Amino acid sequence: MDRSKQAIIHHDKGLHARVAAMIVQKAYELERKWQSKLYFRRQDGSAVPAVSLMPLVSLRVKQGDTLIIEAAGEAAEAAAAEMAAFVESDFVLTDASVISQVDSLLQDNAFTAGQIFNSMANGLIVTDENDVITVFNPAAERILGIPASQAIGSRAQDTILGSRLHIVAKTRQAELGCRQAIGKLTILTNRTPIIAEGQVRGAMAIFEDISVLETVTGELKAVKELKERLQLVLESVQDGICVVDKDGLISYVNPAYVELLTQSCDELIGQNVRDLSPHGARSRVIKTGQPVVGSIAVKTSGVTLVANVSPIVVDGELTGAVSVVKNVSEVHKLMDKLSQVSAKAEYLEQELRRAQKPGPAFNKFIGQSGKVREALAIAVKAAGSGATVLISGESGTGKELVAEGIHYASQRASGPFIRVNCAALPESLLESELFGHEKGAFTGAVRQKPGKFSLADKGTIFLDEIGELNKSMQAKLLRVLQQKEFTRVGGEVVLKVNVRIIAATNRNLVQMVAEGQFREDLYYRLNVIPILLPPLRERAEDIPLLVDHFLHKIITEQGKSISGIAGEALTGLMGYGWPGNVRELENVIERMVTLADSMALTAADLPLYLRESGNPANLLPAPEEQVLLPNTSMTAILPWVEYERQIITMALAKYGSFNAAGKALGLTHKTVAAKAQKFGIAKTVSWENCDSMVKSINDVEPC
Ligand SMILES: Nc1ncnc2c1ncn2[C@@H]1O[C@H](COP(=O)(O)OP(=O)(O)OP(=O)(O)O)[C@@H](O)[C@H]1O
Repeated sequence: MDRSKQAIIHHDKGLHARVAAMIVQKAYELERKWQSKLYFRRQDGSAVPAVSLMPLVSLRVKQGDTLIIEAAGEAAEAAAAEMAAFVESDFVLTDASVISQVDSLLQDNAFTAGQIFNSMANGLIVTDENDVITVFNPAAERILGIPASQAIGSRAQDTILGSRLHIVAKTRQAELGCRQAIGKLTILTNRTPIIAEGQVRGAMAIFEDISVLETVTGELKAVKELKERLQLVLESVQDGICVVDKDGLISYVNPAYVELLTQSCDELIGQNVRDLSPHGARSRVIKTGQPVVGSIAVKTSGVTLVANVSPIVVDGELTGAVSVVKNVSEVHKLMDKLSQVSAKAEYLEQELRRAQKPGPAFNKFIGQSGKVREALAIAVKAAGSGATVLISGESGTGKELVAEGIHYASQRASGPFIRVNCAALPESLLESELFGHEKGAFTGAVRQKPGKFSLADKGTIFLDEIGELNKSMQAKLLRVLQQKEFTRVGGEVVLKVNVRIIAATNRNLVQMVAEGQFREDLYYRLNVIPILLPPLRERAEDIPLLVDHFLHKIITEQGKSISGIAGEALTGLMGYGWPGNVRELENVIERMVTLADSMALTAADLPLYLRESGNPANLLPAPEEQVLLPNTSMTAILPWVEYERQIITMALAKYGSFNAAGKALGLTHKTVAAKAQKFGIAKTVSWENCDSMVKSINDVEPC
């Protein structure tokens, strides 16, 4: 049963602390007595328990105010009536035990307030109307680093740097949310005046250390900035980026991804890749936690995409996957473009190389045809390096001229250029020719002789007709190439040499290697920079240039007054096959100039074999044609050697090389070379030391 009663407060101080404490004390007594619960409330307020002191004080009931007493329980009415009578009484305490109970109740409640202040995490400072500190809780001690014993009783503005409590008390204006730096700490303070009954009783400050919060705020700001920057990067990259969470739900796609997939962002976000593509790279990554690189997917639009998918791991836990996607159709297009550009660059480079002037060292080499320019371009490059060069080409194509050019265009130009014709000497002599010999090493050697390799030190050695070397010489040459060392014939001392080797051949070395006639290892050692000189028949456009060059040279040498060559004669020269190449052409011009009677060379001046070779000049008479042939109609018989001399001269003039001349005469190239040497025929001189040679030449096979 609930009952309520009204009571008017008559006490002049209203329900102040002591009166309230007496009421609480009475409430305990009545609740026990009537087995009921008692409550107080103001007319428009909510009820507070009658046994709670502070809530009762908080009702701020003044003299004349009405207090409503409610009771609940068996004897609620009696309880409410008795409490109403007590509340309206004058609260005079006479009973000593009641007084003591009231005091201890007051003390208990005061103790509770102190505990609250001490337990507060926030700092609390209370000052009185004189700015003297009356409360200084442990949090204030900790934050400000000032012991309460020092603070309490002192003036706040003397003890606490920057205190504004006296100002707040004076202005009666609260200062809320003030940020203040104390040492390394940042403090957030609320200051309020304490006003009771219209009078300022002091001021209080409640503050907290927000340094950690500040740091966290700073970090949060940095993270926000980073996030924005990353967002910008993701939005502007060309690659498509898609992020899925650990359950496979798409949580982010960048604009490039949207464009690649031709689906809108809204359509994509929230879809589950496990449904879209259960065996796809993203599904596999969120299942296994392992990255997938280069996964290819062909979209229905025909676009081929390549994706790299990486797991996203946070604190060791898989939280999703990020997929970076490229459109390879674009890459293919770029690659096509790149290969086109490279092909063009390669072509232009070749053209540039062709257009490059070979330089003065190659001035002696006449020719403008593409093949010649290509060969000279390689020769120029070869000159810039110290690498071994192998020049191939038919006899008379100018191999020696190119070798000389390489030497004089190289850094070794101030060193010697030594020529050795490997076909011109028998094996026994060639070894001594190349490597030298010791005194008494073989019959007739009365003194030590340095070889061509020693002579060529710091320069270049040109080994012509390298294909004629026998196996034992090939092995010795290989040693020089590999170890840059050799020993003289009959000697034991190992000699070191600094020589650049340029070899030349008119033979097919590859075939010789295949047939076991030439060492493969030596071939590769020699063929570091291969240069191929084209035969004259493959570059007929160079013939007028060469004719002009040789005419000028020979006319000057012979002091003849010949003005030039007639068109039909030049046509005749251009229509011929030139098996002896430039050498043969040079010889023909020399012969025409020597024999010419007129001011200009005509078709009639061409040698008979040239006129007979099917070119337009073949109808013209050539009375002088027999002049150089052995004159069989003469009665006087010449010595055998004279016929020999004439035939060798003719054969070499016609064929240009020992090989070709030998073939025509049915002799070996060695025999032709030896005979040419014996008769002092030009071109064949490839060694200077003739002392020991005469005997050897006579020793070679008879013709
Ligand atoms: N392009 C050229 N320009 C001017 N002269 C040339 C040219 N080619 C060759 N000759 C001349 O032709 C002759 C033969 O040239 P070279 O001795 O260099 O030829 P080769 O290929 O070494 O012949 P072989 O294989 O017979 O030794 C030389 O007198 C050389 O000056």
